[in-house]
Amino acid sequence: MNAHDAPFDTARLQVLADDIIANVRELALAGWTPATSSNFSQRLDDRHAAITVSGRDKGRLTRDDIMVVDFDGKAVGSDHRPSAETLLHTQLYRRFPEVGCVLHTHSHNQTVASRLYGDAGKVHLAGYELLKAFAGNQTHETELDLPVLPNTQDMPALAAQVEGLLDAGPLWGYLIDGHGLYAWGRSMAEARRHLDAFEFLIGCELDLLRLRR
Ligand SMILES: CSCCC(=O)C(=O)COP(=O)(O)O
Ligand SMILES: [Zn+2]
Repeated sequence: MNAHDAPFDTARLQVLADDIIANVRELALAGWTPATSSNFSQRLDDRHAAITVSGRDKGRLTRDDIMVVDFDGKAVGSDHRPSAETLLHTQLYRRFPEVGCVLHTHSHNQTVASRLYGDAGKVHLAGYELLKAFAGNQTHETELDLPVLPNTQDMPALAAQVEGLLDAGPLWGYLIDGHGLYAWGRSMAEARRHLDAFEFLIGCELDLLRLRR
């Protein structure tokens, strides 16, 4: 598809793709995207998102590894297969016009915590100065529950569970049991801040559990 035929802004796609590539390289270097896991997207416009192609090594992304989907998760102008978890991205863009970026990683801490707290269904985060990192939180006295959903390969079923969480109140992320973390924000910078904050706070909770044993 050439730029004239495309139903989206191809120049903006390249800018977003380069932004995803640069940010994901850092996340991969941190060890948060093992074995081709994880997926990443940014809102392109009010009907389309730029998202990683399924199965690619996320530490070595090039422009060919970023494609366009509509908010039903269907590929637009590409023969590549979008991320297997595309629906978990597009449901956020469809529902929240302010969401600009969705990041999904499989760090060691995220995966261990999702297993430890899967039965409880949440990780309770309280008493941390870093809770101020979440948009809308003015004070460290804020408490936050990071939900943990059961894992399934049935993406529409998983997306339906997420809808239930979103109905319950404001949220910037959730864990999936034995799988990893989803975090999002209005921009790449905000989504990165939320992702980093969740990773740091989850790591603190895991260390406290070990030290208190
Ligand atoms: C090898 S990881 C299993 C799939 C997964 O959880 C993931 O995040 C990557 O899937 P994608 O289709 O986006 O590459
Ligand atoms: Zn995953």
